[in-house]
Amino acid sequence: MDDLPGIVVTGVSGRMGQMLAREVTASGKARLVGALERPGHDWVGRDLGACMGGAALGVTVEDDPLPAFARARAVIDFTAPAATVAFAGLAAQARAVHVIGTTGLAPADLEALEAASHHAAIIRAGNMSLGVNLLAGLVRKVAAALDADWDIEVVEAHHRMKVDAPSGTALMLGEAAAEGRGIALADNMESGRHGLTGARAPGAIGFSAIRGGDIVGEHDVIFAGAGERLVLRHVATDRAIFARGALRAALWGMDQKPGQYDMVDVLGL
Ligand SMILES: NC(=O)C1=CN([C@@H]2O[C@H](COP(=O)(O)OP(=O)(O)OC[C@H]3O[C@@H](n4cnc5c(N)ncnc54)[C@H](O)[C@@H]3O)[C@@H](O)[C@H]2O)C=CC1
Ligand SMILES: O=C(O)C1=N[C@H](C(=O)O)C[C@H](O)C1
Repeated sequence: MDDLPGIVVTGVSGRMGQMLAREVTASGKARLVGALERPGHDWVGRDLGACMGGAALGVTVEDDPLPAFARARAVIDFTAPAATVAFAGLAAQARAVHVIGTTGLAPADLEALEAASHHAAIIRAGNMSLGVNLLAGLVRKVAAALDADWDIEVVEAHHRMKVDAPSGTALMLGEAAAEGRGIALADNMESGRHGLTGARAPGAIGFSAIRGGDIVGEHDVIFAGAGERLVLRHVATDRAIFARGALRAALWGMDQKPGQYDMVDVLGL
């Protein structure tokens, strides 16, 4: 057991943090050697298993990242942009693989990740599930096969607590569509329509977001043509799919050189 590679989970009290802690602990492929929460959180200083309502795990929740990262081969991080940028610098310092699921990162955040990736492997994806990464490949192919008379719309739905929009997955799918069509997403994105918007810009890729209840994550990519419509859909019903992908990425990353990677690299798609 002691020879299994050590993994630290950040944001461990969160929806994904708890799922990840369970996935790593149950995997038989890695050991949970650290569990982090933000300073002031009431789980800090307590046993993680007890905090999650189960048996003690012998892992105390901490709020100081660097000593935890120093004991780990990989850090799995589904938190928030500011925390993720800080963790990237510290994971690089500890030469630990940094698996990033956090979405809503701004361009300046991405620059900070690029700098950190010169020292350690970073694996980042807006969605770590097998299904969504396969879907992105299909979207790229369909967009390449259809001309710009087919309007592309990405519609996503998530739980009421989600703080960013469009979702990381929606942006991934939009990027795949733009790549397939040979255009830049940044120059063709239409989102947040409201009021007297005017007609849809020709060739635009549209984004709409639904927020409500406990929806885990649903994504439709609609290709709307004259007289017909093609809809490619992914529905997540269990966050375990993201945790499974993240653990796979962490284990894969341990054999990689410093640099930036995504789930297409991990899954060999
Ligand atoms: N890439 C993927 O496959 C997926 C990505 N996500 C993304 O993961 C992120 C987290 O999602 P949820 O777990 O639903 O959110 P959540 O709000 O339930 O959990 C986030 C956790 O991070 C903690 N945190 C924030 N700052 C911290 C810091 N400085 N140090 C330690 N902990 C800190 C919070 O206290 C909280 O417990 C979001 O950006 C979400 O979009 C979620 C699911 C799948
Ligand atoms: O916040 C979530 O919950 C999710 N976030 C990711 C995203 O922004 O796409 C992945 C998944 O859809 C769940």
